[in-house]
Amino acid sequence: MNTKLTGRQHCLVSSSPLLASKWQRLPGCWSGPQPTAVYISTHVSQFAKARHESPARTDTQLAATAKGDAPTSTLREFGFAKDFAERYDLGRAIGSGSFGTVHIATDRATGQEVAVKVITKRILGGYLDPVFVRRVQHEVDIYSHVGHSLNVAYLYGAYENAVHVKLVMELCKGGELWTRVQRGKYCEGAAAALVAEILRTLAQCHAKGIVLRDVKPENFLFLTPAPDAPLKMIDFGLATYCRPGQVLSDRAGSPLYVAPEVLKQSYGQKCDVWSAGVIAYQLLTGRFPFEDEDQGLLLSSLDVLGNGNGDAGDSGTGKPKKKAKNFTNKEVFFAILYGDLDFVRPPWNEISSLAREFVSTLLQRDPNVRPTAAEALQHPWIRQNDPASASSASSLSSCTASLSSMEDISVDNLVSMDVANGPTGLASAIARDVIRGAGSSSSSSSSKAAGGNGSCGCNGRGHKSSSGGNGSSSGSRTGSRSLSDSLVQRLQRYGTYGRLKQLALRAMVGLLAASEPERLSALSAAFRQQLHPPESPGLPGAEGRLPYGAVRDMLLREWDLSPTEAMQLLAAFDVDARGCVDRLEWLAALVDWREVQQSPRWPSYVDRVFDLFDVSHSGSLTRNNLQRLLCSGSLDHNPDSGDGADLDSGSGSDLEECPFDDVVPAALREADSDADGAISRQEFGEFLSAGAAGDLLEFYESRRRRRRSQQEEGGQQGQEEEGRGGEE
Ligand SMILES: Nc1ncnc2c1ncn2[C@@H]1O[C@H](COP(=O)(O)OP(=O)(O)OP(=O)(O)O)[C@@H](O)[C@H]1O
Repeated sequence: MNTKLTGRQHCLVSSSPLLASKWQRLPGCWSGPQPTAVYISTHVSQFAKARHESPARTDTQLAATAKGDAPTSTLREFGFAKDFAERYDLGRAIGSGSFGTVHIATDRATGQEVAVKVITKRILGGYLDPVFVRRVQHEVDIYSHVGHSLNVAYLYGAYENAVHVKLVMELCKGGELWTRVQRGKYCEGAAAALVAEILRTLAQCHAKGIVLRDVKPENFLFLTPAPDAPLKMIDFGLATYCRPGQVLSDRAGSPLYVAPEVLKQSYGQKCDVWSAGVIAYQLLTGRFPFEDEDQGLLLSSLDVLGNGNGDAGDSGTGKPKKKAKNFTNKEVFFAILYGDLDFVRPPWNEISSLAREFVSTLLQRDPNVRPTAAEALQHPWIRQNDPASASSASSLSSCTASLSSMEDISVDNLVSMDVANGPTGLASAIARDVIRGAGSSSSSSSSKAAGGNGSCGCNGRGHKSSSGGNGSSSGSRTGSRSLSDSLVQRLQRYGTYGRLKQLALRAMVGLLAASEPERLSALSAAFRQQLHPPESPGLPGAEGRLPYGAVRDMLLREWDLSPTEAMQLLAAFDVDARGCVDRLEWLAALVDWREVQQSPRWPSYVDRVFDLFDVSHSGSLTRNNLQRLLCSGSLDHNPDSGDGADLDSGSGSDLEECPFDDVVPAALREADSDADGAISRQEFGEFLSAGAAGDLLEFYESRRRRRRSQQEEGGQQGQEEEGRGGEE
């Protein structure tokens, strides 16, 4: 089938060997609002894999799937909340894809606007189509997993009624990256900053064993219309679990961005890096990188967007419009597999050799020599142009070794700052740069790439500084990795751990408090000082907790976050919805667990937390076990905790009202690696240790508000000198 590529790219998915020679255009996948299942997977060769990917199905169904039988479903509903209509007013449609239509909606209680993806349920024989079930579960699962990152649109909740599933998300008002790509090429600095944001999103997901498989400009939205607005990933419909080294074979993706190895049905995480390379090429040139051998033509934006999109064609070239040519899937796939990549024709003559080298590195057809997302972030072109990279110039490779010692100093300094400054507490202590050059190899890397970024008719986006700046970054002067700089990064990373791991680390904080109090003393002291702010001295139940509003205000004051983003960061900490931030959980987010893991006490901590969780002493954590654990508040009675007074139970013990129903299957799926329905002690240890080495803080945006601009606004030049003194 020759499907013409005439517009924005919708996804294609196929795993059937019968379709090995070509991709099947799936009904509804290319255009139109009709939701349809676009995920065809018969490639479930092992029972464990089936279990991993379809937790809602029974073992018999999974076994049948593993044998190659057609999957069946006995699900009539997902178990999502039903009260969407009571909570939200659904407004106009703002977008549509192959899977659903996206509307604006308003939260009736708060007036907050959100985006709602409305997906029509697909029913087969009275039950939900299992393929549809899998796609929705994947999307919700992965959204909730990585949605605490500021690089991802936050998922507030999933709802359903008899006809629809509704996913309520953070509303991104700045339009698609796709739209800006169409307007023309970006100047190098802006392109590099955007590519860095995309790569960071990829690196975060890859560190968690998630491959996205649909990295394309349409799936990145700007939060606001501002030129330097944050970029957020949406749409995890094709994402799946894939650990480093694992090989997938389902053909999934969007034709112009799909990696060659996906077409060959043998791929892993690096397929996303290829797609990021295509985007980088587009941002720099305004066209696609592939040459169509038969036609000898470049696949340009003009060619693939030509129909009905006359503006796209000339992007930045100033040349008269050409007659559009539509390419077929077959032509595109051939070009991706075998065509020349053009790095010669204009505007490549105006682009720096560093940029060219970067893009060609990402577009290496052999995934074995292509860099990982984390490695690509280290490329000089990115590091020279991306303020966040510059601010973390104590390179990724060295940070594992250096973070621990720096963090120790952070903690010490937090104590001394608090002692010296009286009851200003955590907010003020963190808000200052308390690390004065600790471990700093201050980077003064240039913020301009060779080839320059001032002369190319930039597409309006300056450097988007993830540390809050809007040009040359304060980070470029700051080689240290202070707690103050990395607080928001730590909160994001902790948010993406998943509920079981968060609870385990929270329990472990109790153990640390008892046996190694020095690890926590400084953070605890700062926390205590924050506990009794003058404005809310008698806050009910505030013992061991921070008033939610105070923490939110601190974040908004000192970091470059929208109110929604601040809420998103704090969502993990208001465990019982009482309007307070849980202290143990807050500490669990700030502790450097890699350092603790390296200590000889780590195995015993893991064991003790496992024993604490294994309330029935069965030697494994079962679904019931986890349900009880997550919902009973038993964690809050940890006898080992040296901070007993702070371990107030808080949460109710009514299992029927457990707020974590939906996370139990997700927790099992993540930690139960042999898919036997329970988490053994060994699996628990592996689960807690996994990913820690690879999930680096640098993958997350620091959003540190730039001191210079702040103080310029406030006219406090003197303080600036004082504050900067130790950094340089
Ligand atoms: N959070 C959001 N805020 C604003 N607009 C959004 C949001 N999410 C989606 N949209 C808009 O709705 C469109 C469709 O959304 P999305 O890509 O998630 O749908 P889909 O059916 O899963 O698409 P696909 O065909 O790629 O699978 C997007 O292209 C975007 O324009």
